[in-house]
Amino acid sequence: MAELSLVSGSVGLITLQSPPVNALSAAVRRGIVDTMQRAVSDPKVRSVVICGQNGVFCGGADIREFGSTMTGPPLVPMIHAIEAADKPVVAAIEGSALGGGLELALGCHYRISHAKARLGLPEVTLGLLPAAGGSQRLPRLIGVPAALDLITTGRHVTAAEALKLGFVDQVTDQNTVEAAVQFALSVVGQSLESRRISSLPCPCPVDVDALFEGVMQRVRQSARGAIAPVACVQAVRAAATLPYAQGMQREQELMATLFTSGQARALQYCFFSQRAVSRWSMPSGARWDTCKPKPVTKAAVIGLGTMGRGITVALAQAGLSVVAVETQPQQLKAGQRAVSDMLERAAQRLGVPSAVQGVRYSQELQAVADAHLVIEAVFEDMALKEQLFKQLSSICKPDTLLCTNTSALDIDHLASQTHRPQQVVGMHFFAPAHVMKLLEVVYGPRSAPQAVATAMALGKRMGKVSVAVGNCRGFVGNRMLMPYVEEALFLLEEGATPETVDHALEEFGFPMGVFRMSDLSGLDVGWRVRKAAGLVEPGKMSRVRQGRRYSPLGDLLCEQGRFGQKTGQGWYLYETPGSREARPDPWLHSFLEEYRARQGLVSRRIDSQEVQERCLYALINEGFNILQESIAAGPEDIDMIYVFGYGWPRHRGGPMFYASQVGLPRVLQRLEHYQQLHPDVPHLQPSSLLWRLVSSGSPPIHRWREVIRKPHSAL
Ligand SMILES: CCCCCCCCCCCCCC(=O)CC(=O)SCCNC(=O)CCNC(=O)[C@H](O)C(C)(C)COP(=O)(O)OP(=O)(O)OC[C@H]1O[C@@H](n2cnc3c(N)ncnc32)[C@H](O)[C@@H]1OP(=O)(O)O
Ligand SMILES: NC(=O)C1=CN([C@@H]2O[C@H](COP(=O)(O)OP(=O)(O)OC[C@H]3O[C@@H](n4cnc5c(N)ncnc54)[C@H](O)[C@@H]3O)[C@@H](O)[C@H]2O)C=CC1
Repeated sequence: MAELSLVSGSVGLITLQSPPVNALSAAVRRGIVDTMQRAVSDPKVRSVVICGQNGVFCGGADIREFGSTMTGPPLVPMIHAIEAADKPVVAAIEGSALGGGLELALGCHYRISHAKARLGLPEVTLGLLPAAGGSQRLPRLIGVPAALDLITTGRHVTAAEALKLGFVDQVTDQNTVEAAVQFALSVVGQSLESRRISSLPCPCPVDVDALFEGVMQRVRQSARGAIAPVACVQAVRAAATLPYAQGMQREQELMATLFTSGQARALQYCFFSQRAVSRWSMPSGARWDTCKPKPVTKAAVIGLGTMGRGITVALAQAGLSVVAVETQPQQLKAGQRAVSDMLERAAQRLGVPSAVQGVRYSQELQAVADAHLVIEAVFEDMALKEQLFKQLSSICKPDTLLCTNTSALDIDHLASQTHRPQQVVGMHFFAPAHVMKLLEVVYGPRSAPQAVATAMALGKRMGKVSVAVGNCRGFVGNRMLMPYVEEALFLLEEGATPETVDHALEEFGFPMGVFRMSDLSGLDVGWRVRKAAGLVEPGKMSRVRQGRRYSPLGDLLCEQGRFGQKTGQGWYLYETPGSREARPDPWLHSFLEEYRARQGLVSRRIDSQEVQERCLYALINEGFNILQESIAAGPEDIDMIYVFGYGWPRHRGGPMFYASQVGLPRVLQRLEHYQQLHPDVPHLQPSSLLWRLVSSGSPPIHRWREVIRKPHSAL
């Protein structure tokens, strides 16, 4: 909806009204068309201001409408009519002007912005391009290089940057609508010719072909298979090389391809899922809207290693006062230096005061006594953590929340070491903890809903995408990773190389294949976990352990001291320990050949399809088991964990969304196929939930929960 009122005697004020972000729904577009027509034809109105209610100009097209047949007036002619008006039209931008919202503002003759507003064309992040003239108007206004940057990245800019780039005319820290009304009064009668952006020539660099070739190469490289950034470059190229009307036609053609693509659907699913996971629920029925988090201002971190340092930085940057406890004096010193450096650098980058003063350091556990919340990040060793939780239980105040950053250990067992099992939850961060957006909040059977609410709220304060999950070995993310990694090892046994496996996974869109990733994290990490699980038999080559197929390849590498990047050798070779460029290692290839010969394994050619199907479908299958067991409340939770924590390509929506796009019958059929070939691999046995979904007619992903909840006997 949009409302027209007359202010200051002669200004027609059009207010967009569609909470929460005044998205351009069919009703809003109808309202704009109607109010503009009235304003233009009303002789009392001499100029027009467009603003949004509740301090938000406009969050763009209504993304929810993209899934159904679009009705109502289309955006492009609506914006053209505004631009063509013979009375000055001023956009009063508060809060956000994003996507179609900014395109609407670009159709106005002037733009006045509040200093705190954010502006941008984020369509690319939704698998689209600015197809309401944005890709044609912005380059005409601010030049090709700046427009390419904004349109291909989708980044939001501040009003100050928008002013500098030239797409707002004035920035105010006062009442924006009043400033815009005054401005509108002042420009009555002035010529509007030069204010109609579509009529301006596009300022073009001399060697336009070279510019676009360079940009296209860079964009293709960083897009990891996403098609929208490429289409965005093509659309801006049209602005630079074609007359406006032809450029608009090209914009529409490109948009038509993107609009119906699976990638756009995946990215829009991610947009809503990212928001949906904050509305958590537990199998007990406890929910986000019935539990109030406890206030937390003082936090403690125990262990200043890789994870403890990042967690300390994230907490301090969120404004908490933090005490960091580390028993090893050397580690304490190194940790303190690393934390201070990270905080100083971030403060410089963001132009804000440093949070260094907010952190205290100690070697004594007693220092955590007055914290509201403690996060333990010591070695992954159950005996050590048990001991620590016993101590914390007696040192901390009774209502202090005790959290662990364990990657896979039993939260409930740790809780049982304390006098307050209801106050124990997992807060599983991802390395580097101050950078990675994901936080798994793990509740055990005795965790209080309020403890979960508090950890989720703290995650939000730290800027994380927090997902609440149940307690099991590896929780959601690491549990699903196990079959993925195991399949990759089996593929090596059968004839693949780390290079062929990684290539197939990188082709799928992961930033790094599984072997490059393992080299980066350190092969010793998984080795320690397998030792603790009683799976490692030093020097032995047996390929069946604990009653199922096992590959000792990773253990054999570790026995040789090959721990990955840190030792300069792992699945790949590195120039020096610590260097990052992975090179194929002839030693490893001979080692694999020798291994296969000793095991009597016949090497065969393995193609990308098999790599992708076996690694990814095994991982997805575990996801179905997780849903079946209610460890994750819904497929969106799993998908956001994989997108934000494990580099799953966002334009593929996450593993469960990907399965829905491939088609559940197809995933089931391929798992059955591989299971027949490898009957000793339990993780290839299709999950009973996958069976149930397929026999329920493979409903769309937003209806899976209905099948999950249905008792088996009802099918
Ligand atoms: C055969 C085919 C022919 C094809 C031809 C195709 C023709 C189609 C023509 C269409 C041309 C359209 C071109 C165009 O205009 C494209 C766009 O505009 S796409 C949208 C671009 N906008 C964005 O990406 C902005 C998205 N929103 C945000 O970034 C944030 O929400 C915002 C910064 C605005 C506010 O942040 P915050 O205060 O933190 O609130 P939330 O993010 O939590 O949001 C609150 C609530 O609002 C929902 N929401 C936000 N934006 C939108 C939106 N644009 N549409 C719908 N809903 C939106 C959000 O989901 C939250 O609700 P939940 O219920 O929690 O999910
Ligand atoms: N490294 C990673 O990528 C991730 C690790 N994790 C988990 O985080 C935890 C920590 O892992 P990292 O930081 O990698 O280990 P790390 O080895 O880098 O650091 C552990 C630190 O804890 C200190 N420490 C040990 N006992 C202590 C005690 N009683 N009191 C205080 N400090 C003590 C050690 O001196 C060391 O500095 C583990 O549970 C791990 O599984 C979770 C997510 C990712």
